[in-house]
Amino acid sequence: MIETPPTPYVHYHDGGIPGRRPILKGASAKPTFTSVPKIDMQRVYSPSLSDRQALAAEVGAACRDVGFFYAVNHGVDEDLLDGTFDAVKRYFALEKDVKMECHNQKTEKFRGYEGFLEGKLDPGTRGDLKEGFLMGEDFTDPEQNLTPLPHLPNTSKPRNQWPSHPSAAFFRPAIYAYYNAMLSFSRRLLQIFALALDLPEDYFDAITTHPMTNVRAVHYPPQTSPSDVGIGAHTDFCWFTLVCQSRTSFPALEVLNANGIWIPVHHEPHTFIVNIADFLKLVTGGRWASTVHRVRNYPGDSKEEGKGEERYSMPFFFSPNEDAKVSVLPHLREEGKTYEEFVVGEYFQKRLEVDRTTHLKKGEGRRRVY
Ligand SMILES: O=C(O)CCC(=O)C(=O)O
Ligand SMILES: [Fe+2]
Repeated sequence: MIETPPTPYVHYHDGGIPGRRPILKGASAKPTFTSVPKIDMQRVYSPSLSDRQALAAEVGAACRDVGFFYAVNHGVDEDLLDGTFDAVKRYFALEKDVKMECHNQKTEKFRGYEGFLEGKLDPGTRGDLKEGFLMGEDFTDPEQNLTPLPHLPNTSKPRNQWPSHPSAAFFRPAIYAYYNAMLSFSRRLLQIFALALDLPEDYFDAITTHPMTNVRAVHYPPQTSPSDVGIGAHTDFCWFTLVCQSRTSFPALEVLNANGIWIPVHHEPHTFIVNIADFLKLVTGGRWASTVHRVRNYPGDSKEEGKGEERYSMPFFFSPNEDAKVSVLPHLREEGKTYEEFVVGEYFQKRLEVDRTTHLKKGEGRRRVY
């Protein structure tokens, strides 16, 4: 009898829930992407609606077929991006005590500093080999120019934590310059997303007056073991994410295609990597892809040990107002089906809890915000 070899699978975790996908090769391979498309975003600023529509058609195809694309010519100042990376590198090089003053365990929304191996997206690993700093929407930080909203919980209290030590004084203004630039670009991108979904450009404006947003600055030291992971395979659970990554000579960020093959996302200077996340997949009735991705800062077997490079990245996560109610867009619904409505903030909390429970059950690792 001829024994059939076991199907090889690639494993990942989606919001703490384990998933696996067969690795398909040869005749069994499906049509899927083998690279991440590059889209010239300059038309986002064009006064001509037809230019913006043409851009939206490209963006829509990438969101459907890949869930990831490079945004080139996005208009965010390159010196600002370089300056933020410099500040992020300086921040992670600070004394441990200065970073621990803002440990994320001290806040409800896990804002602040996260230490090495404290995050654990893939329970099959010893933890994420990274340290990070998370900030986000905060109605009390004057840099955000927001007025506390009495009908929302805790908008008159700080949500962020900032280091108070003088050696870290450079960090907050640098992060805020980046945050505000990314927020402005995200609002434009959201209008392109609306066009790509055959909606009026301003369709999402009313639910994004005080959006849920985060910047996470991340430092991935070089891995010495291939079984480690910088961030375990996952999907993001906001609407969409923009990532700026520092240069490494080998691709550290990888995206999983439908055949279970990891597709590298090479460093492209000053570009953003845009990815659709779970909530936008949900709102589009699954038409857009929230694609599994991971980071492995491992130089590969071909390199001598110790030759790895430090990697830094600065994901910006975007979602609508925490009190917005959303569901599958009306024109994308199937007849006869009923659709649940979600409060954006509650959806987040639910996802957070799934993650937290999964990790705590294992008795190791901590929760993840996205
Ligand atoms: O560091 C990166 O390139 C991506 C990080 C990421 O996937 C995340 O924080 O959700
Ligand atoms: Fe991610």
